[in-house]
Amino acid sequence: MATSGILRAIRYHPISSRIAATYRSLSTLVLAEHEGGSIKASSISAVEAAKSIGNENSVSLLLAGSGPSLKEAAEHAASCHPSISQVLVAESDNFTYPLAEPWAKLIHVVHQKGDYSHIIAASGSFGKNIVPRAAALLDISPVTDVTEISDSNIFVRPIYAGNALCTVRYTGSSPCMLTVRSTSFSVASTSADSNSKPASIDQVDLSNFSEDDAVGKSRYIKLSSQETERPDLGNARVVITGGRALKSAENFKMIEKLAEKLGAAVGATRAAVDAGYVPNDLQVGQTGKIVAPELYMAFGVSGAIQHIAGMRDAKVIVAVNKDADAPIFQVADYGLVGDLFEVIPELLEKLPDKK
Ligand SMILES: Cc1cc2nc3c(=O)[nH]c(=O)nc-3n(C[C@H](O)[C@H](O)[C@H](O)COP(=O)(O)OP(=O)(O)OC[C@H]3O[C@@H](n4cnc5c(N)ncnc54)[C@H](O)[C@@H]3O)c2cc1C
Repeated sequence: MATSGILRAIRYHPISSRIAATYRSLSTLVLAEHEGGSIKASSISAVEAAKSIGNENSVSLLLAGSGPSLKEAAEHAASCHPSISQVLVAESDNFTYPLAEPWAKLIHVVHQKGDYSHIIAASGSFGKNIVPRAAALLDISPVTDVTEISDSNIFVRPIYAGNALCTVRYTGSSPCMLTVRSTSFSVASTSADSNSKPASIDQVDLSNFSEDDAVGKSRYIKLSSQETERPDLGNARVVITGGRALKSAENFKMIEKLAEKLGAAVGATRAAVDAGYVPNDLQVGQTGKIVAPELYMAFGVSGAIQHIAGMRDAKVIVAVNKDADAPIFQVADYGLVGDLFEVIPELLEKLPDKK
């Protein structure tokens, strides 16, 4: 039963006596997030996941927002992935910020018209915020954190902090709602075929959408984000992570300098975040970001199960820890038993500056 050291379990979801959903035809609505006039890479991965549901699947992308950047994002959406046949645009001040209440209602309205077999979002903070509320409105149970799609209603998802993979069959009624891990559905850079015709762009009819629908218990206050030229943690090719052993925010700057040299994103353990060395959007792990870079370098990270859950899919893992028995060495491809306060300065000295 073991697969690459990971237990694979079979479980039926949600209740085996219910009749398995049978789809007349496959049609998927992908909930897309956009920023600065572009569709986010994680949402394009959700389209890639939609593609693997079936060959005859027709894929629509739902965008919401207001202002000129929405129009730009719609144009980007129409040509960002050849599997998209239609872009649905909901333009209203109610969607200026991606709050769960108006979005959930929007999904309900759009599904009533489109009668989709599947609704998919990437498993980031956007999808995790909106999908449960939309699923409740549609009276269905979503399947979350999907890493593999075997069939239109059979999915693989990690459980026990990634220590077991569970194959679930969705037996609820339509639509089948999923959040998918974008690192498991990476899009080849050539995927947006320049010869393919752009998808049609249609406005969503919001005449049934009342002001009351937009008002919920949450209010948008502000967005706090760091201006950085470093790559996005979720999609970076190289990630340099520091743990509690860095001891202070000042010392953590060594990790940032190393990341700069390597053109890498910076990650952190929860212990480093809780100690205030870095903001929590850098946390990697079960309750942080899931990453799958080509190279993951961990400095002073013990390798707790909750941290491993967020980086175990990295192609090459390098660990530096002064404790030879640290669990991180069990998943590392290359390990160095040493003091990070000696190793990092040496690396900074010997590595060439990024061109
Ligand atoms: C529900 C739950 C969810 C969680 N989610 C997450 C999550 O998403 N992400 C996450 O990271 N954690 C998460 N945690 C916390 C997790 O259990 C660990 O506590 C955390 O990952 C430990 O962080 P750390 O490795 O930085 O610190 P420590 O466990 O304190 O390890 C520090 C390591 O640094 C080494 N070290 C010390 N000094 C040096 C030095 N000078 N040079 C080299 N090595 C040195 C030590 O040998 C040690 O191995 C979660 C915990 C719970 C209960």
